[in-house]
Amino acid sequence: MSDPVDVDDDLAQRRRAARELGAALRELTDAAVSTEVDAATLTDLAEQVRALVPPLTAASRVRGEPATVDGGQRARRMYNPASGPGNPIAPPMKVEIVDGTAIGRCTLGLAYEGPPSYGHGGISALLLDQILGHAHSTRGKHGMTVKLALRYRRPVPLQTPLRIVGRVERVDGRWTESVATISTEDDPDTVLVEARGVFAVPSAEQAKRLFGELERLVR
Ligand SMILES: CCCCCCCCCCCC(=O)SCCNC(=O)CCNC(=O)[C@H](O)C(C)(C)COP(=O)(O)OP(=O)(O)OC[C@H]1O[C@@H](n2cnc3c(N)ncnc32)[C@H](O)[C@@H]1OP(=O)(O)O
Repeated sequence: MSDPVDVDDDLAQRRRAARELGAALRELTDAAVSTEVDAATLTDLAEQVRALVPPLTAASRVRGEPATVDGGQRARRMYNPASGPGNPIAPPMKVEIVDGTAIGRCTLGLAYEGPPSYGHGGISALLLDQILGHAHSTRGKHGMTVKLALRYRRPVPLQTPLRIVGRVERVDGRWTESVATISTEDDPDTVLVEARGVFAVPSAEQAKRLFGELERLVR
């Protein structure tokens, strides 16, 4: 049996590698949506990229199986689509909790474009949902979004450092109601998008029904 220190080292190494692959794929995605090279080059590259799939799927998981990088003493969500460093579709938003307020930071590249040169509204919703989730979690247990209302006040500029802030306004048993905003780092007082969300911690019975064995990851 391995020594726990070795297990931790293996996990840390695996997380570093997953983070590196996520970053490399993010660079590739950014290049793929910004490129203006000719069609023959695109076709050739598509073939090269497809050749990368088999080595990855040589060992893979399916729905209902936890990612090994998420295990260990301190559970992580390395592949979360908003904040997971290992997930190339995540910007990724870096989140910290300061005095009970969740603060996220990220910069959106051209892959997230909606109106020309601005972020897609669905991506703003993703970031706000995630930050509201972190705000909810400051009260103890993780929750699920039950209601999410958005007001898009101004477009969100791409390639510009963003600040996403969420805090709980009201707690009622396993429910919380929270507010969140997106602004630019340079002008934090000008709200671009604001959100109000209701989150609920599933009851023990609901959690068992929805997540089965994975329930421990959402507790
Ligand atoms: C460090 C890592 C961090 C990690 C942080 C992780 C962050 C993750 C952030 C992403 C979060 C997600 O995307 S979660 C994924 C998206 N969400 C979901 O899939 C959730 C789907 N919904 C559900 O499965 C269910 O609603 C449950 C299990 C959550 C709750 O079910 P329930 O207990 O039966 O409640 P339900 O019938 O749905 O709702 C009853 C009604 O009463 C309202 N309601 C009842 N009590 C209250 C109350 N005290 N305050 C407000 N509202 C209330 C409800 O809004 C709703 O309104 P009304 O219906 O009468 O109007």
